[in-house]
Amino acid sequence: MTSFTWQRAVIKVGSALVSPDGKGCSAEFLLSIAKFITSSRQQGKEVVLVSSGSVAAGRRYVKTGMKASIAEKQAMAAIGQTQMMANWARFFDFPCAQILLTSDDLHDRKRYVNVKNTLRELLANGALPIVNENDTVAVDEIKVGDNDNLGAHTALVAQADTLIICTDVDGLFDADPRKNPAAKLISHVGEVTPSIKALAGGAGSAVGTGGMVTKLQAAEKCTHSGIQTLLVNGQKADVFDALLKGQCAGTLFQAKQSTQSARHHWLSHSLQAKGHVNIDGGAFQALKNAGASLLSVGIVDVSGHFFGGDAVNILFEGEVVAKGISLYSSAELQGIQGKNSSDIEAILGFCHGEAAIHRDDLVLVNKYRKNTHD
Ligand SMILES: Nc1ncnc2c1ncn2[C@@H]1O[C@H](COP(=O)(O)OP(=O)(O)O)[C@@H](O)[C@H]1O
Ligand SMILES: N[C@@H](CCC(=O)OP(=O)(O)O)C(=O)O
Repeated sequence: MTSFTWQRAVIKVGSALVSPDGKGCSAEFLLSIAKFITSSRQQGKEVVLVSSGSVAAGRRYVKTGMKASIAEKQAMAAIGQTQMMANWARFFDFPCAQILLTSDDLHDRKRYVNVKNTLRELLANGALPIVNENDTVAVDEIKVGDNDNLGAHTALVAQADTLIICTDVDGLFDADPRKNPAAKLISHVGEVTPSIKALAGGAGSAVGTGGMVTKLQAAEKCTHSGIQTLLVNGQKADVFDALLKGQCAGTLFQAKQSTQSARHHWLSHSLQAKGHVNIDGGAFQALKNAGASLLSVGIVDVSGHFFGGDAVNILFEGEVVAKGISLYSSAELQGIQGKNSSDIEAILGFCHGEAAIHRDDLVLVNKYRKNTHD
């Protein structure tokens, strides 16, 4: 087992634990998780829960054909969400607080900061925040899509030091253990590399979403931001006895040291790019070596339809090298690409600023970031 220490954790609990038969809520596996949460809080630690299971918990109350429609699933989620919350609440003598999010809440800086402040307030007041995707209103365009990634976003916004993903297998194996009984558990992952990602298969049960693929995405997001990630079997009570003693019986994904500011975390991980800006070699060097702002003169091509204030990916020779918030819309950037900043006013009739993307609103991808180990 691998040792670890923590102070503030996000615990993500999958549908297979909340509703193992996919027909309603069950307490079978939640009792040990709830005990772990209560004991950890008694040790002075802070916990935010991300719980799946609303669709599975509401399934039996909604009549469907062979395959449920989106509206039927949303109805299941609406019914199941209250059942899932009640299922948790009965284990605790402190208040449970429901937080339902869509990706819009994470992409919009104001809403993101609101979520952050609310979480802080809830923790300060001794409540247990229980987060889920707002499945009842979320359509594909505004969905995070799975609760492993939602868990990672929650860990980032809650400024947690640890994400604990509780699932129905012992951790990450070198192959899907349901398909390959000889698969071996990997107890420690130093970095989520492409060869680690290649081990991931899909969901293991009818109620799960994303399988190991989304768990590794979550681990990658978190570890790059300095948040260690644990993947454990939530069906086994002794796993939680070990966790209380600081021992991980599953897989521990080691955190990288991160020097990113909270704003840069948000820019890198939560904000969705609405377009692409291709830059030339000179601009790339200036961004990479001098941490400079992106000037219009270095832009060679603009694609996508975006407004000023939207995030865009910045590409050099076809590779995404950075992400930033554009001061200008796609149409405006097309007008000023390759031109000097001093010409902006004459071309557009106004000038929002000399830079197309200011250095404060720009973050290089990990590979090019200086003074970080990530
Ligand atoms: N390399 C792997 N190691 C472990 N489990 C894997 C692997 N590849 C795929 N899986 C599957 O991932 C499943 C867990 O994901 P999922 O079904 O989405 O659960 P949850 O509801 O907890 O999110 C496991 O039951 C397992 O079958
Ligand atoms: N938001 C959905 C769960 C989505 C999800 O990712 O499920 P899971 O793979 O079981 O964690 C629900 O509450 O039913």
